[in-house]
Amino acid sequence: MNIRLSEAPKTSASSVPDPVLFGFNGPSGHVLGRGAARRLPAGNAATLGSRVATALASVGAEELIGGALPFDRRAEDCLWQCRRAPAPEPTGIAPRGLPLPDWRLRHQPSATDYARAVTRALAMMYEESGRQNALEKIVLARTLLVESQAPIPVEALMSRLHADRTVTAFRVALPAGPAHPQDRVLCGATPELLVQKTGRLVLSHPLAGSARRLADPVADREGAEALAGSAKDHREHALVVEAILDTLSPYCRDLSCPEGTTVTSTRSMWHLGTRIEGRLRDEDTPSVVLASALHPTPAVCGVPTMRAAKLIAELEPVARDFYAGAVGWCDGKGDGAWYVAIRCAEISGRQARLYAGAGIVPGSDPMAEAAETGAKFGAFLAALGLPADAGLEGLRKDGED
Ligand SMILES: C=C(O[C@@H]1C=C(C(=O)O)C=C[C@H]1O)C(=O)O
Repeated sequence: MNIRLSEAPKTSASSVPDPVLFGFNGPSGHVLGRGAARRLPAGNAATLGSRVATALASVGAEELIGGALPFDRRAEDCLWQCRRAPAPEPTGIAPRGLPLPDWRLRHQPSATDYARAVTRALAMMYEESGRQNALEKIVLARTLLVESQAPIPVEALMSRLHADRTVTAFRVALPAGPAHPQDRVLCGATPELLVQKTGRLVLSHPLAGSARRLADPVADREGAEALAGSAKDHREHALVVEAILDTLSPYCRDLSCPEGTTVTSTRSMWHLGTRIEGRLRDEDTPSVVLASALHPTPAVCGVPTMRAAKLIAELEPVARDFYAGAVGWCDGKGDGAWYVAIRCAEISGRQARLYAGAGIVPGSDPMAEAAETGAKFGAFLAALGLPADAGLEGLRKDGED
């Protein structure tokens, strides 16, 4: 079946299911957008508020708006208005197509070139230190291109990504366009909640500061303890929390971090995280508008934001596209959840481009940051049925498994 998403999908024949426009499956439940789809007029962050307001006026009780905001605020987003479908009943039959039968991997850039870019960013930070508008943090990413002989089965991938119940498995259909001749799916398992709005309540749970989980329980626990005590990681994290508090405070009548900063985990990574809770002044502010106001946080971009974004475009050889943007959904009242689009890949036919980034602050070690990005590929690689440590090529220390 080859449905071109660039056109609004027609009402399908009874035996052919409507294509999924977006899906989210994680700790806060299962949300599926499928059927009777219209794409919101494409535009960038500057026009998002007015496009969403127009669309929300026509969103019915059984409908949602959902999709993806790109990393670059000047680039076009991809938002769908469509039916909210019930979560499919488990069939007991495992979706097929994984592990991938034949595959090869290409690092773009290589870990060594990535580490060189980190070194350049660090040199800039040290040189500018103390000056106005000095670069304090930058998040640099690299990619891993997986090419298979067979099409990558998104349904099966989603169920394998959802095996880790700490993360939100997500998929968003991206239509073909001039730069992308084929339809694509952005698919991943994010641990990071950008913003959730329910009535007047807002919640954000930024993560920054990471360590790879290890098979040996003692070493694993030591890794978490080292992260909890790492001044560099706490500095890196605090910049994100400050930015989120600054952005949300004008929208909120109260805002706090009741639990402070704690160590959280997925199956493959430890992170520093801070739960931020608040109450909105105006409960009609749609969650997608809050997500757009927050994006990009220093968890994926840097401080100062504009400088970091410009430098990312110069130092990263592959465009981020929707990686490190935001993915999510909202209902007719604007309630919904938006996540940071990380631990993900853009999938097109037989190819998946995985992305992973790491926050760089003074004190960062370039090869350690390359290894951190390698570890962050792990969950997605494992879901594809590939070796989870394939992203660590050339980076393992002697004695590590
Ligand atoms: C940028 C990514 O992750 C972000 C960066 C982190 C870090 O630098 O420690 C941690 C969590 C995420 O906010 C990614 O996974 O690609």
